[in-house]
Amino acid sequence: MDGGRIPPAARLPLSTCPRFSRRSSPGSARTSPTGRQAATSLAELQRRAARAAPAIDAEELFRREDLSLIAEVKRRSPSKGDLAGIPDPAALAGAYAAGGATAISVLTERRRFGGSLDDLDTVRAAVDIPVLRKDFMVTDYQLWEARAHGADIVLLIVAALSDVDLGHLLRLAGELGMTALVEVHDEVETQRAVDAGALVVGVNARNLKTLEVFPDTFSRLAPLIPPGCVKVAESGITGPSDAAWYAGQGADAILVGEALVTGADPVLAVEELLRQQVAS
Ligand SMILES: O=C(O)c1ccccc1NCC(=O)[C@H](O)[C@H](O)COP(=O)(O)O
Repeated sequence: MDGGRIPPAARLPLSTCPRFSRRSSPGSARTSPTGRQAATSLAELQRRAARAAPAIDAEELFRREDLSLIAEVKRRSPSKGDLAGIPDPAALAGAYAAGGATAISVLTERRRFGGSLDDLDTVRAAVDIPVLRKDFMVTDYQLWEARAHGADIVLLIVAALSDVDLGHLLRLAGELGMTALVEVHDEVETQRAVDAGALVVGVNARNLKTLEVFPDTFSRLAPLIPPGCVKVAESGITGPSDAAWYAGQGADAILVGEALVTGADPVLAVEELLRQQVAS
């Protein structure tokens, strides 16, 4: 395994968007991947990963339910700005789990999303369901880091990776026992995900360049995803009727952030998202 390899810089279209320029911000050096790599060697991460509890098989859980919910811990977003303070991510994750969420997504990117690896640690310790490290994952180091911090699922954004790097990171995620949520936005990316062997494909309705949400993206791309793959609908899901609509379009899971963190009662909100699709 080529543990220290660092693929070329991300090809994410976001890097061309002014909101996603790669300027450093106060404090970012301390928490950037390169800053962290200087503080904690890959070898040390690998030792920590070996000591971590084995990853939970999230893919299998997604296949078990009619509709699974991945509930997100999300403080801030490039499209909406500040969403919620979330002073106690453990309590929020516990509420999601109590409501019936299948997995928790934790944004660990600090500058644009207000997240951190501390949030991942806190959530990991609070729940016994799978935890997704949601970040712009482009290096082996980040995958080892995710596993060392107890993640069961990692996000691989096709738009950010070459075919070679996508295949490589997908294999590495599997070797580490983690499920890769391979995220696509259009037909070409969907084909690339399928060709790479993705088993869990996330269709993100949010255009990465304009940040607009186009809900029909899922119905357009889902037929291109082989029946054996788990299909996840991501972004812009505002309530039970959206959940029911995506379930009807063939989604095996939905990923919801904003609607949950801005609502009054996360347990009830999760229950309602899941109850609605059972009733439909
Ligand atoms: O949320 C954003 O503004 C955003 C912008 C650019 C890239 C990614 C972005 N979000 C990450 C996500 O995929 C969402 O947090 C996730 O799908 C949940 O979306 P939502 O329910 O709309 O909060």
